[in-house]
Parts: sequence; C-alpha cells; structure tokens
Amino acid sequence: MEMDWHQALQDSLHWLAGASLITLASCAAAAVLAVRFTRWGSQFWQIAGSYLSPKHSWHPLLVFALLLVLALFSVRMNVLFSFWYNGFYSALQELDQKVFWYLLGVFAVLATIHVLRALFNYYLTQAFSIRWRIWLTDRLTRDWMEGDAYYRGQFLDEPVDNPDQRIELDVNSFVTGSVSLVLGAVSALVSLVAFTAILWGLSAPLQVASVEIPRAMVFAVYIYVIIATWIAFRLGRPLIRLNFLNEKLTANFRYALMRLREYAENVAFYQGTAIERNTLLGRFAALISNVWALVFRGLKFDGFNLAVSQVAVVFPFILQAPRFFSGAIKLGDVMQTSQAFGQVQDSLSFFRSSYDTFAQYRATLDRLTGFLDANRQAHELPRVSRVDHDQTLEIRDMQVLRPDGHRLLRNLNLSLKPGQALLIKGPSGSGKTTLLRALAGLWPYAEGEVQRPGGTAALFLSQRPYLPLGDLRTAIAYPAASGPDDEPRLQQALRQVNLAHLVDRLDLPNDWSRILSIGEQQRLAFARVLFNRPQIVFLDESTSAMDEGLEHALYSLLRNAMGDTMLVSVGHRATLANFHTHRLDLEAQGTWRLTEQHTTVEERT
Ligand SMILES: Nc1ncnc2c1ncn2[C@@H]1O[C@H](COP(=O)(O)OP(=O)(O)OP(=O)(O)O)[C@@H](O)[C@H]1O
Repeated sequence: MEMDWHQALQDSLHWLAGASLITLASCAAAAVLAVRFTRWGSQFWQIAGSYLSPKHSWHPLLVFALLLVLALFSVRMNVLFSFWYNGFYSALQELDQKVFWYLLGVFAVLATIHVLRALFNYYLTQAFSIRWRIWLTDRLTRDWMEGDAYYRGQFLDEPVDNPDQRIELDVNSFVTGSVSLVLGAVSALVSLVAFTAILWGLSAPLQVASVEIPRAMVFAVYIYVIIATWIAFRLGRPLIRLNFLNEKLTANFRYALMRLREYAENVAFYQGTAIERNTLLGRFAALISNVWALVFRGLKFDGFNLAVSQVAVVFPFILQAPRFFSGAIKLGDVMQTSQAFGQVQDSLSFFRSSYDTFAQYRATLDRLTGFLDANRQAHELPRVSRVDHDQTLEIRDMQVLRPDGHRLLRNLNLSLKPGQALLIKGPSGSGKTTLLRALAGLWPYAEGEVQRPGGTAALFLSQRPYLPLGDLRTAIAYPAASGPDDEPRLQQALRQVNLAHLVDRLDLPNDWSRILSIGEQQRLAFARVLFNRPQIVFLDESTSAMDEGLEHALYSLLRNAMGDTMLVSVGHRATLANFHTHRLDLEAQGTWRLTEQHTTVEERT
C-alpha cells in the first residue's frame, strides 16, 4: 500500500473530522446510557455531574471534547507513521535514493507534529485533571464541614472510615482514573479499527491443509492476542489481591511508626521500646513476606508477557515470509504488517489491563459516593432547635439521651441573663459534657429549644485544649482571624493570663500543642476568651490542670474584665461556686436540681 504524502494533510483532516463526529456522538450516547443504566455510571454522575453539566460551565465539556479529538489525532499519526515505514523500507529495498531523502523530509514534518501534539496533549490532560481535582476537593471538603458533618458523622449507624484518604487519595484517583479510562478506551477502539483495516489490506489468504483461510493475518492476530490475553489474565489475577494487601500492610506499618512519634513521650516514660520495636518489626515482616509473594508472582507474569511480546516480534514476519520471498509484497509491506500487528495487540491488551484498573476505579467510586451519602445523612441528624438571641440563655424542655437511649437529663428548663453564671456539677459520666454538646447543637440525641447568642458571640472551651496549626497569634484569636492591628490586644490578653513570656513569640509557627503544658494551653484558652469577648462562654473543666490559686485568678479576671458575659462552667472544685450565680446538679436517671445563690429555686424528679 502506498501513501500520497501531498494528499496526506487533507486526507487526515477529513478523516479526523469524520472520526471526531462519530466518536463524540457515540461517547455522548454511551455516557447517557451508562449514567442511566449502570450503577457505576450513576455513581460517577453523583460525584461529577454538577461539574460536567453545561449548567455549571461549558468549559470542562469542551476541553474534554478537545482531548478526545487529540486522542483520535494521535491514532491518525500512528497510521501515518505506519505508512511512512512502509514507503521507507520499500525505498531501501529498491535502493531508491530520491524517495529515501524525500521520505526523510516527510519524517521531519511528521515527527515535529508528533512532538507538538504529545506536549499539547500532556498539558491539556494535566490542566483538565487539575481543575477537576480542585473543584472536587473543594466540594468534598465543604460537604464534610457543612452542618458539622466531620464531627456528627460519628453518630451514624455506619460511620465512614478514613475521610482523609477519601478527600486526598480517592479524589486524585477518581480524576486520573476517569480521564485515562475514557481516553484509553477511545484510543484503543479507534486504533483497533484503523490498524485492523491496514492489516486487512496487507493480508492474503492462507492455505491450511486443503482449506483456504481468507485474510489470514487478521484472524491470526486476533486469535494469538486473545489466547495470550487469557493466559496472562489467569497468571496476573492474584496480583490484584497482592497489590491490595501491599497497600494495606504498608499503611499499617506507617501507622505504627506515626503512632510511636505521636506518643513518643508516653513510650519513653514507660521504657516501652522493646514491645514497640516488636510491633514495628512484626508489621514490617508481614509487609516483606507479601513483597516476596509479589516478586514470585511477578516473575511468572512478566516472564509470560515478555515471551509473548518476543514471539509477537517474529510472528507477523513468519506469516508474511512466503509472500515476501515470492515477490508478491515488498519489504515495506512486511514492516508495516509487523507494526500494525503490534498496534492491534496493544489495543486489545488495553481491555485486559483495564479490567484491574476498572475494578479499582469502582472501589474509588464506592468510597466517594459513600462519603457524600454519609455527609448528607450527618447533616440530617436531629439537633435541638436553636434560636439566636443576644444577651440571654434560655433552655426549654430539654431532653438529653445517650446513644443507647439511656436518659441523661429530663425536662431541663433554665434561663440566664447578662452577667449571670451557671456551674454544672455531677458525678463522672452523668452527662455534663453531653449537655454542653446539646447546647452547642452537636449532639443528635437531644430535644428541646435553646435560645442563646449565636455565631462568634458564643465560645465553647472543650475539655481537651485545642490549638490550631500555625502561629500563636492564630491560636489566641481562634476561631476569629487576627490582623496586624490586634497585636496590642493579643499581647494584653497573654499578659492577663500570666503568659507574658510568650508575647515576643506571637508570630512563631510551632507545634504549640506539644510545647505548651496542658495548664499553659488552658490559660491560652482564657486569653482566647478575653480576645474574642463573646456574650456567653461555656467552659468544660477548663481549669482542671491548674492549681486553685491560678483558677481563682483566672475566674476573677473573667468576671472583672467581662462583667456582662454569661458563663456556663463544668467543674468539680467547691471553690468555683463563688464565681457563679446558679448551680445545676445532675443526678441519677435524668433528674436534676437548680439552685440560685445557695437557695433552691426549682426541683425536678
Ligand atoms: N459518642 C458517644 N457514644 C456513646 N456514648 C457516649 C458518647 N459520648 C458520651 N457518651 C456517654 O455518655 C455519658 C455522658 O458522658 P459525658 O462526657 O457527658 O460525661 P461527663 O459528665 O462530662 O463526665 P466527666 O465528668 O468524666 O467528664 C457517658 O456514659 C459516656 O460514656
């Protein structure tokens, strides 16, 4: 087969236009069918629909269409190269210098286009994937934050595991998987059609015994590849499980290492290195024995594949040899046969190797849609109804239960005015922290109505101190942001809580929760209150790591510096009573007692 290179550009453009139309139309039809009728299709749409839909923007769809056209263009380039080889080798065979130099010129043009196409394709694929990844990460992160799903998700019947992995790893594999599977399948299909046609043209009937097989080459390559694929598939199947195990065992080992780093001080105090080392090395040994299994399986699998591809080098030559030596075809035809044979083999192999990729892709789809569903369910969990109301705390008919249905509080009613303070007391496990969770709107097993200042006008200091990542300035202002003008107020707050030695280190980013003692972190939380000046503060044993003197000083500071602020404290020490106007005692079975300045005002059983 010869190629008219003067016509090549025009022919290729025609081919590209036709192939693009057919491909785009069939892709669109296949996508609609997949989304409607398959589980993975509808999962895909649940995750990516609002990004790809033209209602959001035409941009992603247009870029993706361009990527498809580029994939077709790449197939067309391969076809041109295969004809170029044909002409080139035939020129060599005929010792035709003129054609030889002419074809080298053609090659320079083809190679330039090929390089430019490859670079542009790489850039466009990356840009498309990056934008998609940004959008999806943004969506999942927002979704996870909204309605406190990141916290309330734990109360679902089936909480999702490893949200970190889903947001980071799975988003990435979803995007790269979607792009490479679709583009790969389209290229493989189009390539299969184009090169089967070339082989068809180069192929002659073959006489086997007394039967003549027409177009023998085409049938030979299909039978060869299908048999080889089937055997490779059987040999390679255990690799899926071994690779999966490898990831899991690596993660286990890394988790044990990270945990040792996290709890370094505890382990060092206990002198627990021997037992920790055993755990670490035990996990590592499990990992290594799996790595050996991978190596031995790889020897069989790669050995077979290598042998198959070596045979594939000579197989087409053997089939074409009789016709070449009889002069029926030229050297170029033989070379083109071998190349087309390789292309058909690669295209068919794509579908085999994609079997694993697709299985992993579906697992990714499951994890992402599971995450989206869990977030939605977490938004929908009940919470006490809350009305934002400045300068007051009003609790009406509040019920608080444990997840197992055990009642922690029955029909609680109380109200506080500016400047008043409530101390909640009760035995450990009686539900003090849980009551604060219900007031914050976090606890799903509660009913009733709460009126309180909303937004940043209410500040909850949880039992375990929390410092965000970043510098000290961020930690004090949290959850508000601090600007350069706030410097004097930040410093003043630090001095007030006896942390004057930190005023010069406001801008130092450090892992402050490791450096500061628990007592210092609790004092920093008081500085946070002084800086943010909320209308109401909830303090859950916020002075537990301090001595009585310091506790007294900090509570006095709060009462004096922010006289109108309402306080709701949980604490065990008797001395705290002096700073509170009301006291709520939680008792067994949900009963409680409210006293105002040492006189009983209401009692409930
Ligand atoms: N997420 C949860 N799932 C199941 N049970 C929980 C959960 N959180 C709390 N509980 C249970 O609810 C009860 C009340 O817990 P809570 O932390 O409110 O007690 P507390 O009065 O603050 O105790 P302490 O004084 O020891 O801090 C406990 O029995 C606890 O085990």
